[in-house]
Amino acid sequence: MTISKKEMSGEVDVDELMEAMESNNTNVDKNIISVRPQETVATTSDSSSKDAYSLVGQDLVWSGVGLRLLEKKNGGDTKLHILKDVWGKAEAGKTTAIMGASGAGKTSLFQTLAGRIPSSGKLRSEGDIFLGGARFDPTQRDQRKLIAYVSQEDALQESSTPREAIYFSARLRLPKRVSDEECTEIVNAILTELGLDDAADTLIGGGFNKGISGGEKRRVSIGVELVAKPTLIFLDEPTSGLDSFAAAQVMKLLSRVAHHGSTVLFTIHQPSSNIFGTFDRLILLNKGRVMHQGEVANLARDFEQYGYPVPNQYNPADWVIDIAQGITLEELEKAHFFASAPDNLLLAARKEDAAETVETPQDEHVSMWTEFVMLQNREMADLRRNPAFIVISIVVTGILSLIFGVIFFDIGRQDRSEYTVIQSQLGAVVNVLISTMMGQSNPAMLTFSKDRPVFLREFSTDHYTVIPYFLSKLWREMFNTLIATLSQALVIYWMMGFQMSFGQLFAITYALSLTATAVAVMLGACFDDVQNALTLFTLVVVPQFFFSGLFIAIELIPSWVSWAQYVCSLTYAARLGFAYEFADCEPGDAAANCAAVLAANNVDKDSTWWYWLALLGLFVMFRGFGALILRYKATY
Ligand SMILES: Nc1ncnc2c1ncn2[C@@H]1O[C@H](COP(=O)(O)OP(=O)(O)OP(=O)(O)O)[C@@H](O)[C@H]1O
Repeated sequence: MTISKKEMSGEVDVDELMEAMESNNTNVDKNIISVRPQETVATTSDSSSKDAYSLVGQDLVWSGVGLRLLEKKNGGDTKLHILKDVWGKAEAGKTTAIMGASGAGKTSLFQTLAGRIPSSGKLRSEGDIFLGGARFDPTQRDQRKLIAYVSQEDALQESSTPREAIYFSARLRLPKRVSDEECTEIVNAILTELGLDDAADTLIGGGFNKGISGGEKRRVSIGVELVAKPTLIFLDEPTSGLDSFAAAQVMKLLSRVAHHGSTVLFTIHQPSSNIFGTFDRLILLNKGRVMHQGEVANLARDFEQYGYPVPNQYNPADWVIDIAQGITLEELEKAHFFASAPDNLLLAARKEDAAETVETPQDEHVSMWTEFVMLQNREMADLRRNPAFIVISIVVTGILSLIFGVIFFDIGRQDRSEYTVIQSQLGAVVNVLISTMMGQSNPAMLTFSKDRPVFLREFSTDHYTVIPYFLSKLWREMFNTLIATLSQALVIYWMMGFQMSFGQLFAITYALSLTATAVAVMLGACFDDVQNALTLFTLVVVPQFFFSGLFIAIELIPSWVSWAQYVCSLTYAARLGFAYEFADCEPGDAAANCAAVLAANNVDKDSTWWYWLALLGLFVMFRGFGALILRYKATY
């Protein structure tokens, strides 16, 4: 495709541009979006599921929508109205933009309509929403399935290609009865519709891995939602972070999608005039209220009637925001902005023959096993495509282990009758355990923080359930941890001359690293920002060092804090290490020193199975909490 100077300079005429794109891309079938799940499904489905799918492309109408923030100030309750009596509609077959100055309430309205603000805690939402003539409650998980939600950040699996990402979404979200071949056909059609044929098999990439462009990523994000044939498509700032060319492509795509029958609603901040010209409808918010609403084609006429005609050569999008920001509320009201909702808005929206509340498709979802297999395949592909992670882990662990090996060289084989030797041997065991704990959990937390937004998006849009996700992640973490702990054990075991068996050393460090990783993932699940998780991790892990027996004998720790040893994985790993390492000592002073170490750390040589059980219990508990937290987070 050739790009004119005009386009290069950013003065892109969208229609011209898209015509150029389409004439250059002869493969584009303008009707291809009609080859979508609904139709494919309909060929093999019964009439009841056809009805369910006939929800596609329905008008969304809302009235009296409010959002209040309840705060306690000066001893009393105060209410801040973030949104007040907001009304509007997003029509099927049209794109509707929500605009407003910063703080006008765009995101609040958008998220309220998308059911992403729970009416609990400090925020209270209210209002009536109708979809296709029936009452719609987007906070209900099953009703929210009808909404495709494309967030500002592209939460995509970096090691997948656009084709794989869209297929993943198709296979897991389309009904079970849609065959794999049909899924592939749908994916191919969507890739063409998105103009992604050329980039279909390039890695999405991110971070240090260069992949497809930002505009292509945004189109993939839209594609993974389109594939589920949603009734409503919600996009939060779909053009943010894109250059004018990519932004124009995305907007034109949304217009095409809407004109094929879908209901497209999005927030947007300061669009250029040519992008603004692609919108069908505009909802202009000001201080949480609807200042103006109507067809974009009539905007010049409407603003002239208000007494604020759009000046020539002025970007109408800038003009409406300038008016909203620059004129006082009183004057705007006098000019007849802020009209109330038409009396018959909801009455007109309510259809006689529609069900009382929106009915959602009851199609059978693919099995948990399919979910697991799909997730597993994605993990395997990630492993194949990111060998650097494993290589770096082996090299770093190997070097660190060599340093320990050199410092504690042969320590385990030395005479234990010496107090300094037994103290150093204890230090060697604890040092290896602490390094195992820290070494494995930090990378796991960082990896998880990258995966977390992908999970939240996919789980909240019904790709899979928590259990298959956690099992596939567990498998991957077990593999990464296995490689790292094995390399560590191979280097240090003979260098440091441990007296326990190689298998025992490996098993203890492996179990400890899995438990520490479970804690890291649990904390990672709690926070959006990995920095917070890392800070809390330090707070959770460092105090455990005091229960390792190295810094202070456990029996000397004050009893009112010593209970904490029972929830520390390091305690049990250290006890196992001491039990195996100091079990058989030469009679005499050596045996006495060994017995003293065991006694000071409450180690019972005959109860090692208890310690294993405790480690397993902690692992299961932290994993379980992690899954529950993630599930909760993904609910909104
Ligand atoms: N959870 C909350 N707690 C306190 N104030 C909130 C909350 N959510 C929104 N607000 C306030 O409500 C107002 C509207 O916020 P909102 O994020 O919806 O605006 P916006 O139009 O999307 O702004 P921007 O374009 O800057 O993102 C702002 O003044 C914001 O500070």
